[in-house]
Amino acid sequence: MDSARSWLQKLQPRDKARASAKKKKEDNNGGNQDSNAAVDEALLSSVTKQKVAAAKQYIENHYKEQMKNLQERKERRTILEKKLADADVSEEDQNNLLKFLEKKETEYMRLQRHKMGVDDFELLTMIGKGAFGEVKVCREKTSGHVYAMKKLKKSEMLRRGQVEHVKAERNLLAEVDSNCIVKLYCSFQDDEYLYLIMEYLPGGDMMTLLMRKDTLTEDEARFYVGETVLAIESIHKHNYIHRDIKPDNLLLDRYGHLKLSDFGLCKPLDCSTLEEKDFSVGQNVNGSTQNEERTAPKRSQQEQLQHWQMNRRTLAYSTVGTPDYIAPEVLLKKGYGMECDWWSLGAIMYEMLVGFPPFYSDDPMLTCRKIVNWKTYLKFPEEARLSLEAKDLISKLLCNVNQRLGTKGADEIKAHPFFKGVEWDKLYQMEAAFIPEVNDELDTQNFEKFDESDSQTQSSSRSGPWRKMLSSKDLNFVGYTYKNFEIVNDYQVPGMAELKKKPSKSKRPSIKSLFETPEVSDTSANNQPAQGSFLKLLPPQLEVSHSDKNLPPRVL
Ligand SMILES: Nc1ncnc2c1ncn2[C@@H]1O[C@H](COP(=O)(O)OP(=O)(O)OP(=O)(O)O)[C@@H](O)[C@H]1O
Repeated sequence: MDSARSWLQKLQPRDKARASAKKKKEDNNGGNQDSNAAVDEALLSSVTKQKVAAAKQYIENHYKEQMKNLQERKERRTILEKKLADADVSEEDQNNLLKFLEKKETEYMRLQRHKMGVDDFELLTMIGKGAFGEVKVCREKTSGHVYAMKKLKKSEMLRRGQVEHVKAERNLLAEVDSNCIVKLYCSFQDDEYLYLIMEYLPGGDMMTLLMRKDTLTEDEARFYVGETVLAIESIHKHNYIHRDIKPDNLLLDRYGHLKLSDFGLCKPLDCSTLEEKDFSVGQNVNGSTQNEERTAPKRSQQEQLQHWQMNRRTLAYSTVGTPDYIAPEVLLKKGYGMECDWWSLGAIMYEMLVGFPPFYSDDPMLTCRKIVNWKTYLKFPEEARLSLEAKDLISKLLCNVNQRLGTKGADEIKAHPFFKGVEWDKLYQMEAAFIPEVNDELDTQNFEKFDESDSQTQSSSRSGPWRKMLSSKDLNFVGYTYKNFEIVNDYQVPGMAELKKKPSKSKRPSIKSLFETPEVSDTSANNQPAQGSFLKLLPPQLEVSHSDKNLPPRVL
């Protein structure tokens, strides 16, 4: 059953190595030690073990973070000292500036300790709904910045055994810094929910785009499939497998460029009864698929497309989800690797050019059957006039793992004739195939309208055995909380890169010019330098909001 879920798996080579070392040690010891270990083992209840593991993780994270902060703080001071040396500043002013930096450092540390919570945000329009939660546009109250907030029910995570996967999602988003992946600003939790605060991508998702356009031209598809290749490549480089890449998870930014999202959650689909041999090529099919094949009227491409579109959203928001893009080896629990994401790419490309996914059926279980028996069911409708290159690429993605393009890396796919002429390193700088209409930062016109009264009710998570296991200090979710200071600052202080450049000797700024900025009030009455272009000397993390000089740096 697990294998049919849209889980993201982090490969853990180090853990594997540790496990095998442990096993070796155990093998060598034997005898008494074994029985002692067994007694020890029995004495430690699983709850205790869980607590120990959680505490260990907490302490490790804490000290790692402390060391990193200390190092960064030192670096900031060195940078400022260098800048001051270049800026022709008197010794007294230098001392004042350094004192000011220390004060900002203290504020920064206080802010790092600040626990983010849902109350820090004003919740606005709902833009997405999934099996485990919902996504809303929100505004951070202190800074006014707009983000997307994904809210996931802890009880649901526990009930469906998704704790590890939701952590994997958090880890991936925090770890992979790529313009093909949706950016995570912070994550936090309360008694009932986990929250991810992400960049808001106002261009909508690929599912909505495909529903609006029916099909794409090959040029349009080339652009989106190309960007998806880069996105998949970037997660694979970090040893992550997505397993559930589908149009709903391909989001479009303001300029129409694509970013991958939704790592780690899955919708359970019981495929334990699936067997490849049921429907092998040339044999008569049995069971319900045979019935479907016999009874279902043969649909034209247009009819199939209408049918698909009618069911699409219902499937997306259902607790079962759509299995249309999941690779056969994942469904069959055969063990799988990164290639499964390239299969999903093939299914998405097929849908872009044909209008519906290759193994579509009204019943998700039948779709699974068709997927595992893809040799029988993969067909291109005659009406869909695909180029030979497009058909060839799709066929080389929707095939056995051994033959699948991408098995030896993304370069195999990039080199396929369908992508002839694509300048891969310029793709994200090109004009997108469609530029979404976005009128302001809160515009949600590219998303489906949701009935806000559908918003998550709290009843189910408040009752039942899972409820007892929940608290904001829940061991299951230790380590979930996260703040991405660097991203936040990049986002909030556009142009910092230029400001960080060392001024040339001939154009040394005077101390006066460092403090000049009309919109900021002079605080020199408090014996502190006025906040003006002086702030440009401060490292970005310590930038202060211009709107309120008493505010600590604007971070999430
Ligand atoms: N950062 C974002 N910016 C804009 N829209 C988003 C963002 N994240 C999610 N969405 C919207 O919300 C929808 C659901 O998001 P997502 O797939 O992450 O939720 P989920 O609960 O994990 O869903 P699933 O049931 O597919 O696992 C997306 O298809 C997209 O339309």
